[in-house]
Amino acid sequence: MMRARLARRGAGCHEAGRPPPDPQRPLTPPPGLPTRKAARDLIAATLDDRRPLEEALEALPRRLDPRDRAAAHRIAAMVLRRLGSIDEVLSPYLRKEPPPPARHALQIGAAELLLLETPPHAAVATAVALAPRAFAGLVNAVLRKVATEGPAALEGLDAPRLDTPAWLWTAWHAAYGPAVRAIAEAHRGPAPLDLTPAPGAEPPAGAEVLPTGSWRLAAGTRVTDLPGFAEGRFWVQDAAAALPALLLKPRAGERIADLCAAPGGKTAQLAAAGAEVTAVERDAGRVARLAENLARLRLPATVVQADAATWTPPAPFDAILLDAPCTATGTIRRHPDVAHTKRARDVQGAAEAQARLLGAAAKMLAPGGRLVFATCSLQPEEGEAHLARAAGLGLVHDPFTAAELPGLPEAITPAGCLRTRPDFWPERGGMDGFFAARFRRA
Ligand SMILES: C[S@@+](CC[C@H](N)C(=O)[O-])C[C@H]1O[C@@H](n2cnc3c(N)ncnc32)[C@H](O)[C@@H]1O
Repeated sequence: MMRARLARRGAGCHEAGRPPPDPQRPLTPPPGLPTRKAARDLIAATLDDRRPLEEALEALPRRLDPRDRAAAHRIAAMVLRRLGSIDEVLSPYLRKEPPPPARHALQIGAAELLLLETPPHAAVATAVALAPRAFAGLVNAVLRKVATEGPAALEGLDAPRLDTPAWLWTAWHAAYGPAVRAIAEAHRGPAPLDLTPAPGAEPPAGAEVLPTGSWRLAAGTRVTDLPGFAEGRFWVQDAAAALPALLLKPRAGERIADLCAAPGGKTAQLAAAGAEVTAVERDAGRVARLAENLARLRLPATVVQADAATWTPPAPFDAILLDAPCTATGTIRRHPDVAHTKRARDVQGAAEAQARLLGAAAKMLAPGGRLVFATCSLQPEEGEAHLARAAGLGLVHDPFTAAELPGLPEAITPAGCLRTRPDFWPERGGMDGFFAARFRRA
């Protein structure tokens, strides 16, 4: 949020709420306005309504040109990624907090001027046209100032700190010490496209084959354009997200449950290893997506729509993968909205739901069976804290060793858990933050 304060350099700015004498709005809308309107809707959904960006993208009008949709997504993602810095640059020019529609027009304009290399006249004209009429003059005056003074102001900021919500910075500092800064740095750019290959598939041209077996392509690569997509030769999954299924060590013919399964990245890994997989997912829409993905990949699995916390399987499983729902704070580089839609109080609620699911999973396991519990959160309450709880459920911790994870020894903690962070593999483009631990049923 921008802080309301007296303008230090606010010459020429009108007070918010008072109609400006000359709104400077062109009679015909400037080109590119539909893109900015869509970007504003995405930002408003995320910041004002706390809705996930992906959900907001799906809610954009169907008639919107795909190029406008993609450009709106790019603008909104940049605003969300760099929100603290953008608000800090804007704040000296604002005597008081403008209402959300004007604030979002300013944020979009500033992001375009400072971070997206939009020509200044286009950035200012579209932001002015986007703003409510009463704020057009303010937006015009502020963005003209930002165009000239903003680059130097941006340069002097502590961007990693400003662009990380305070509660996350504090929690990550407590958990990871000075590495909090590297984690925040890793969130500043878009993430590469990571793929998990089907057995025997050949990587597409330009892909880097990572030591853990995933393929990595440049950020912005469209997966549907890659040869082999329609034939199901690979699926999209962050390199870190591919590790829990790898560490479960699925074997052909084993009965394995994938609890909380959609969209199915890990179900596919288990099925590709030849296991007899039962994929349990609660959400009907996500069950459909899971089924679609398995159909494209031509991989078999029994899909069950159920609440995994209460579902009773027909027989115990040899192994279980529980990729539990979480605050997803490990995925901020791919989903910058998470930094703004989640709150500190969400962590405890998520940890409690995970504990219920872990208790249910323990009961579904055959004696001696294996269980990998995973979350894509950087919060220890949703990771390491579950170790003590598992002991009370008849689960014996089975530590991972560095030898199980080629090229990534830094991801194995002294206690033998998996803990990946966005700042790992910095020269390769990082990875999502994940936690995983393996257990055996006593
Ligand atoms: C982190 S995502 C799983 C990602 C998935 N394992 C993959 O690799 O593609 C969590 C999923 O759990 C589902 N979910 C949440 N609570 C659940 C529950 N109690 N029972 C079953 N599924 C649940 C959500 O709908 C969501 O699809």
